[in-house]
Amino acid sequence: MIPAGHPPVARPRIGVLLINLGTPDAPDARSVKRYLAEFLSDRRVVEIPQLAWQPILRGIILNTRPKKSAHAYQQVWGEGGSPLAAVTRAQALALKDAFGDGVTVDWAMRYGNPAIGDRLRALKEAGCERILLAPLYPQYCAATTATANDKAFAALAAMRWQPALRTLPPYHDDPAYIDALAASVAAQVAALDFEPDTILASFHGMPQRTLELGDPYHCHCRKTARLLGERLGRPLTVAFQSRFGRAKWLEPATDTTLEALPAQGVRKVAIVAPGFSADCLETLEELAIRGRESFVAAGGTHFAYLPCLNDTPVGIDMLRTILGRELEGWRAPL
Ligand SMILES: C=CC1=C(C)c2cc3[nH]c(cc4nc(cc5[nH]c(cc1n2)c(C)c5CCC(=O)O)C(CCC(=O)O)=C4C)c(C)c3C=C
Ligand SMILES: [Fe+2]
Ligand SMILES: [Fe+2]
Repeated sequence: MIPAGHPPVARPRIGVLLINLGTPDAPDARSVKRYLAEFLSDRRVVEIPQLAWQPILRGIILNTRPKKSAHAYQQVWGEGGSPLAAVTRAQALALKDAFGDGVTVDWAMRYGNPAIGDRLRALKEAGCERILLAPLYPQYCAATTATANDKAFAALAAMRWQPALRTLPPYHDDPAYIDALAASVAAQVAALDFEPDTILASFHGMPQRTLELGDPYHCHCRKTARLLGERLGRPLTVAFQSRFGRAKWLEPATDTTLEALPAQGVRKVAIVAPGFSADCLETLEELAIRGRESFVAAGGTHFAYLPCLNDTPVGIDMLRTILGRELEGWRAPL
């Protein structure tokens, strides 16, 4: 007999796939070489013709950089492996609890493991008919956000029966993100045994040409820094790190800024990296280790690196709000 009123409707299972950049499987030159070969062959990342680029990549870069980068990775590698992977895994676990039944949360890396295609297929096999792709980059950049989505779309291109997809938009000016950053920075600065003369917000850099070609990344970073400064009640010093290759990158550069600050009377600095949702090589080695060394060598007296939101309660609460919003309509009663 058919019951009166609306029959119960089975809710489709929802999948959430957290995506970050990628990292080597181990901190040795061989693993780093494999990872860099995949990463630096991505046309979204290095935007020069492959015919000109591949000989430079294969002939020079992949023969010199892996050893140097492996040494850097060794300094930050932990019990859970690469910090980027360990933190992303922890974020997925925490969000699983936050979303509760009906939502499966998994994680993947754009380069290396776990691969986006593998995890998407696993979500589908687990019964997820609707999947939110969440590249965890607050500021949109084709070299990060777009290439993560491209990789997922390529995996779907090989499926006869595709799940429905949504993608997480950039959240560089989302009040939930700015509030979470401000709460984290304020608490960490209050816990320092010195009062910083400035707070330096360091974002990952990219070629200046990419900005000129219309990528919104630079504007997104500037807006995040302005809103965060307003929320903290003090303007931030902004700089861009991790320059790669000989082309002009976004300026000012974090390393030269750190070297110049003491001569300008700024001897106590706290650094935050608002563009990174997880601590990684670029924050833990480049900022917290090498940044400190160059600042102190230039005459700085006090230096603090303030960790990212990672899987802290305030960070997870922010992700639950921002990702949860994208699930609306999928999770609402039918
Ligand atoms: C070659 C050009 C690069 C562009 C453009 C770029 C953009 C970009 N990257 C991130 C976030 C991360 N990058 C990380 C590492 C890393 N990035 C580049 C190069 C470019 N990045 C290289 C060569 C490396 C590898 C490390 C090294 O050999 O120095 C990481 C950390 C990875 C880890 O394992 O911890 C992150 C995260 C953003 C947000 C971005 C946008 C402009
Ligand atoms: Fe990078
Ligand atoms: Fe770097």
